[in-house]
Amino acid sequence: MDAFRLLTRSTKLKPASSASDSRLPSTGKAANPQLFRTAETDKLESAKNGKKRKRNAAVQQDEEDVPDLDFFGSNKRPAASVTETAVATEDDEKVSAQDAVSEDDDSMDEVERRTILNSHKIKVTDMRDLEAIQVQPTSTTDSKKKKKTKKEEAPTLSKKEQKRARRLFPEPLLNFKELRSKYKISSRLAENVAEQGFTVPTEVQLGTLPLLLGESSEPDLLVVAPTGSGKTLSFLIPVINKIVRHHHSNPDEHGILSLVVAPTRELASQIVNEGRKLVAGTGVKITLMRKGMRVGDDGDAGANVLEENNEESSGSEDEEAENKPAKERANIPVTKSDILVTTPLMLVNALSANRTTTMATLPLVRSLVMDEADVLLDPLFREQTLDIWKSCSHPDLRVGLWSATMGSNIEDLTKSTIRERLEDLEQKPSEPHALLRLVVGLKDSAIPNIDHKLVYAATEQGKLMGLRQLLRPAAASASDIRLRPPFLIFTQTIPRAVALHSELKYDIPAEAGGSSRIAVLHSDLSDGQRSDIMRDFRKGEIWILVTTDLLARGVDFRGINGVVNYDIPNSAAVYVHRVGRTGRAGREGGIAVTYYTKEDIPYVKSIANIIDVSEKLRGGEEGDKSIQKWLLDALPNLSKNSKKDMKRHGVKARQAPRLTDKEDDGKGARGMRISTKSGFERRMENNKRGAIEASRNRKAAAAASGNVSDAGSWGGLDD
Ligand SMILES: Nc1ncnc2c1ncn2[C@@H]1O[C@H](COP(=O)(O)OP(=O)(O)OP(=O)(O)O)[C@@H](O)[C@H]1O
Repeated sequence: MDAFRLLTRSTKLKPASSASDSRLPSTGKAANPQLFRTAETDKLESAKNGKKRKRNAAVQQDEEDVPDLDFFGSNKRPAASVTETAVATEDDEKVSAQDAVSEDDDSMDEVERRTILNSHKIKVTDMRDLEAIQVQPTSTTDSKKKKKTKKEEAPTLSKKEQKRARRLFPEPLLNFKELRSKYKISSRLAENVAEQGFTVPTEVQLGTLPLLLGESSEPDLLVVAPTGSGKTLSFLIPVINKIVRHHHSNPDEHGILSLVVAPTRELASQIVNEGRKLVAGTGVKITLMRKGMRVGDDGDAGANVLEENNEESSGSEDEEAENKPAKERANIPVTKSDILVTTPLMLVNALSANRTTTMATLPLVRSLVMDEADVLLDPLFREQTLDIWKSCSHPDLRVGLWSATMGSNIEDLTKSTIRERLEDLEQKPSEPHALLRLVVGLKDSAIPNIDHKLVYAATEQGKLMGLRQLLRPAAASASDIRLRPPFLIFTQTIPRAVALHSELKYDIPAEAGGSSRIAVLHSDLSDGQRSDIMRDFRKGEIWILVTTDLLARGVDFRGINGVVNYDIPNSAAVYVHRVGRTGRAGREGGIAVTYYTKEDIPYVKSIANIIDVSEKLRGGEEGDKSIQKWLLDALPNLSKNSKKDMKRHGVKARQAPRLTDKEDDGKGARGMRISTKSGFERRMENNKRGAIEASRNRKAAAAASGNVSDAGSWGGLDD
């Protein structure tokens, strides 16, 4: 079934060229998941890997048997093609100095490590004070360098020298086999990773896994890496491996050993599902925190346990168990889980009996992972997140902060919290460790493998018309944007998402599935409704999902073809995350459409800048750019205060609660109403509604006074 053809209601539509089709994220043909690489490093890595990658053969195989509607099909086959810059020709290979590298030689000197890390745009920095760096070497790979830096030099170092002193070039992970052969992870865990069909590590995996699995003391880690670049796997593998080791060395100590905190229930649930695939057969249990779950002391040497109602590796979706009636859940025996995945509020409530007691501690937790750390440490969640951090009282706790965006204030907060925590600890850590920062690509930038369209729609009506053109592009020759389902549409508020959904739901032709193909998802829905919609969207039954920023972060729908910012995002960071729902794992062909109106003009520059940087990262001709210099120059800059205000509240005019036709009292927010109906049509409808209401009231009054014998037979007003 061609979803696009059905949506266009056209049989005459020219078939899209196979070239553009083959680039769609929904076709499941992931290119090499790496975003940055050069031919030179490709050769070096191939030599180090001991074999050349057979990319072309794998790509050819990928092109066969692509099902029409397999939007989110799992990517079992290893991604094997690479970006154009990476395609090394035979000639290149002949002249490469790296060919001299023996296939058996898997050690790397610093030049090789630098070459590989630089070409993948990976930058590792020691975040500690210079004195601390000089006193405590953290990595064997950098010990030579550290020895050279004398302690007494610290005060005289220039800024540049300090930067250089902090810079690290750790050994990169070249392939997933090294996880077992070099880093000695649990064999079962290695098999589980292999089963997912991943062979080429993404940049963030290439950089972080050796740091977290290596022999040097495990660092605290701050990671900024692009959306969809596989951060989940990067933090789950080390966490699971650490627990497997712990089980071996401390067979009697059970309880929550690792905490993963994520800002939304959807993301937490997804992490658990990813985790379940990795823990199968390892003896490690991973659990999603749910309302009413007990996290407390079981009287067993201070161990923390929680009510656990799922088998360690049962099913990929946990919603069923989660939605069991309370009575049934009360009968579930209390068991122990090793990894707890939670949203901040849910855990804080569990640890403090809904804020009625002081926070209980989690004394066994050795790893605290904060996914989307910048939002977890943003004022909205900060207090809860810091409370959780402080409740992890083990002296050897390690923290990992992961996101695609990270302000410098988050780095400062991390440093100060680590310092304060160390000062407060009764028992000192068993060994010193570093705080490292790893950045992939340019900090706070959007992924370079998607097309950005910034569209001026002048008014709210203009946006709606533009969106309808996307749904029925055959009707609009003017639009050069062809967005195929599945895609996400983001609005600023829940009422706007609801209103937009009701406006669009009859736009899908019945032969394409009608209104069931479009849904709205927001936090006012029940947990069960949210899970159902997520499931149906993943299965490809829902094609278009209207939502709020609830789904802006972390959520991984592999085959999403595009993202529509119906309302502009509140900040540049939100833009990066929203558009990052497409182009996952290096998939090409995703589109991000952002509409803006007259009211939005003051806020557009930061988004235009993000697009500009992303297009620069991608390379290509100046003329191909969607953001021209004149536009960047013409757009106004926003003051710091206005930025803050926008981040908190969004575009003011869109905050008005009355946005649907039904609720509209005719005052205010007119320009922001989501509707294609004219004022006259709306007045007529209101009059009609009023007449029906009045007639009903008359009828009810008459029935009450016994004057109407056939109250049920009246047919209402004629149309
Ligand atoms: N090495 C790999 N090769 C191919 N695909 C991979 C690889 N690692 C992870 N993936 C896939 O990439 C997708 C994105 O991964 P993930 O959700 O972890 O991204 P992320 O970096 O956390 O993104 P976000 O910042 O949006 O949260 C997932 O579907 C995952 O299965």
